[in-house]
Amino acid sequence: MAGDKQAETAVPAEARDKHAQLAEQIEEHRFRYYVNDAPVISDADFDKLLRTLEALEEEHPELRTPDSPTQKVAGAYETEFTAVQHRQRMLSLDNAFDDGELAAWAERVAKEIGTSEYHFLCELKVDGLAVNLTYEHGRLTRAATRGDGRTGEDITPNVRTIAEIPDRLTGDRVPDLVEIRGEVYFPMEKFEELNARLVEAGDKPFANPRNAAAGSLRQKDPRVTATRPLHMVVHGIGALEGSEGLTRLSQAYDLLKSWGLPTSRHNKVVDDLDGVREFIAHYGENRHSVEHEIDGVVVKLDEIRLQGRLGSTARAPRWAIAYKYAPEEVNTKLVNIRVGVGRTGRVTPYAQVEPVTVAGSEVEFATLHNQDVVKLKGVLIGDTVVLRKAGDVIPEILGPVVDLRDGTEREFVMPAECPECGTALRPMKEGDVDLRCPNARTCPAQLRERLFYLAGRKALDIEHFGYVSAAALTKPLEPAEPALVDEGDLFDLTVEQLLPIKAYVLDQDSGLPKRDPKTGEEKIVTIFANQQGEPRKNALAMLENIAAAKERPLARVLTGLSIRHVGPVAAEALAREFRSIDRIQQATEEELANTDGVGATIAASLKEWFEVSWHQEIIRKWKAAGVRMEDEGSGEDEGPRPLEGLTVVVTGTLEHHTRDGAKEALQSRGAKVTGSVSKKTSFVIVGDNPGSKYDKAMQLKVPVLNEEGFAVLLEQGPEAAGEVALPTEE
Ligand SMILES: NC(=O)c1ccc[n+]([C@@H]2O[C@H](COP(=O)([O-])OP(=O)(O)OC[C@H]3O[C@@H](n4cnc5c(N)ncnc54)[C@H](O)[C@@H]3O)[C@@H](O)[C@H]2O)c1
Ligand SMILES: [Zn+2]
Repeated sequence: MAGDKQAETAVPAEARDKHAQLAEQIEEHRFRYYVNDAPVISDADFDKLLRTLEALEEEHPELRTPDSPTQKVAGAYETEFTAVQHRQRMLSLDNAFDDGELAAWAERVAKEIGTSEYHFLCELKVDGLAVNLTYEHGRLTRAATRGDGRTGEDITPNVRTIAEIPDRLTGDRVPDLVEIRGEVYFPMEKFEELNARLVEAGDKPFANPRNAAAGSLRQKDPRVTATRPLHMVVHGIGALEGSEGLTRLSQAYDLLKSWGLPTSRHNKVVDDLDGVREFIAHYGENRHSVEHEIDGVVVKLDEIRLQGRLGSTARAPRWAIAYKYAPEEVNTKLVNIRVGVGRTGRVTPYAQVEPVTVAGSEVEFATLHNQDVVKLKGVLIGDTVVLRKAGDVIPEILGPVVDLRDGTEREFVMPAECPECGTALRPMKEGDVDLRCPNARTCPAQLRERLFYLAGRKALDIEHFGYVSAAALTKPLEPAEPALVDEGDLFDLTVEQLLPIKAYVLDQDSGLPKRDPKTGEEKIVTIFANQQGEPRKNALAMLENIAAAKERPLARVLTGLSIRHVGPVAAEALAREFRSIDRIQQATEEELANTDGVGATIAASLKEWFEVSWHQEIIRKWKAAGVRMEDEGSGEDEGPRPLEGLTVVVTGTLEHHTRDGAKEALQSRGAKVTGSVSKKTSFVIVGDNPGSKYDKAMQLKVPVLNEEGFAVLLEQGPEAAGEVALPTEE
């Protein structure tokens, strides 16, 4: 055989050394992972090491001895737990990292079983740790970790604390003996809380939820395990005695479920590889809609008889494969913790890490929320940390890799002064965790963020006015004085003011200057002028767009003022009711609070805002510059408002209108649109699938209009609509 022939040629010493070195590294990482529950490298990096070893053995098959790390199930270690034998071996799984590897596996399966009568069972690969539960005559008699697949650790008292795991199997066909295999996991959303508790007690935090699951289950004192929110998903059967033959694994799961075991809701039997691909694609997209973390999909041959025909290697079954998704967790170095100042002056720490690629994008910053979070996560500056980027969510730091500390790490200290303007920070209210920079008006960071928001989509929507411009206008390197002291001067900007401005090109994520990729130096440019000192096209376009923004509707202007709690929705409500900034300013707090969609908090915040003199100045300057701060329909020249005085509720899906479109059509004719039906409601417009508002209208005998009735209301007014209202009697 080919292998024998190669065996005669000696393996070069170099390859042998490399193999020994890699094997030792892998064994060390396995020990840290399985015994200490505290790995120091990411799973992806570990998998790479193992793959490298496999590749080396592919090249020199003599190196593939039975004791090679590629040939065994990891986990034969002396620990403080009693060793117990599994009745049937617990195996690992072979991996596929792309579609090609998956297809190669499927091809091998097809070739070896010699029939086309088979199905694939797709399961989620639960990111936790494997356990083996032994039930004798329906009673849980033993629970063990996987160990090396033959011998595991006895964790029976710990497993008994998991509510989901039944002490007794109930129902039909409970066998004399059965080994149930499954995965115990720790929910991501409870993880932060656990680490906070550990750090407060002076204990070591976990690096990620998988380690937390393993560490929680492998406690000497099961009372500690009992305080941890552990869950389990069943994903296999070992030894089985005294039950008639099962033909399909999927059916076996149904049986396990009927006995009270926690099986997965996500399993799916498919006919062919395309079905498998669909399943993989689906959960790749919906990875975070599942109740537990997943790191891939496990594809199994569903026919138990055929599983037997394929058999297993020393390490893994041939009838199953684990398709791994791109890792969402990586290890990197926490270089620094900086603080950023937001639009409202809130000062929040954020992490700067050594840039790493995760989930397809390069990450250099992660949120840390506030100084308490930094403390409770237990991370120190200089730590290796586990960074997670899940889907579109902002990257976060899960926890530190404590075992890699060398003593040079230091604790983060929240600065006492604003990093951008030097003003002493303080909580807004007593007892607030969040600190703020009280220099709202001229703090360059706050002003920059306000301007950026003001020019943004939700507010004045000024094109060519981005983050870099906002920064250049508020914190230039030259000239000494910024072009804008606050946003009051925005509409008076001139091209002469713009030309001399030199500034850093600021990165929006971090608020830090971008660097030249070649020289590594911070980029400084004349933002608005070209090399000849002439205005850049973008600068002129920006000024034009600023001028055009004077005509924006009141709601957008209001949004752009960055009044606390007044976002686009509240601004719409205010504009609808009051129609001019003056009337909003003159309104009493009560009038404001009684406006639909406004309420007491917003009313108080508005009153507070208008009292500040530099805020009043903004309004005065904007008006003087010609910003239209009222909507049509206010004052004398009001258009026709045939639905004035009506209160209307819209519910269900309309065919010819979006919800917003319907609202606008009503409001532009003077009707008030509210969200709940009361006796005062004039009409309820119902589309398809209306829900409880429709029932309420029927109950209160409020006239109900279908889509045709709605058209009548818009075109012919309330009287005509009243005649086509649906009967309210049941
Ligand atoms: N970071 C480190 O230092 C380090 C060290 C050792 C191992 N590891 C990680 O541990 C894992 C290796 O462990 P492994 O050998 O158990 O391989 P594996 O995790 O890739 O696959 C086997 C395991 O998958 C689990 N599993 C989850 N859902 C399943 C399902 N639906 N059906 C069947 N099994 C399911 C079972 O517990 C099974 O034992 C890898 O992710 C590896 O990166 C990391
Ligand atoms: Zn400041």
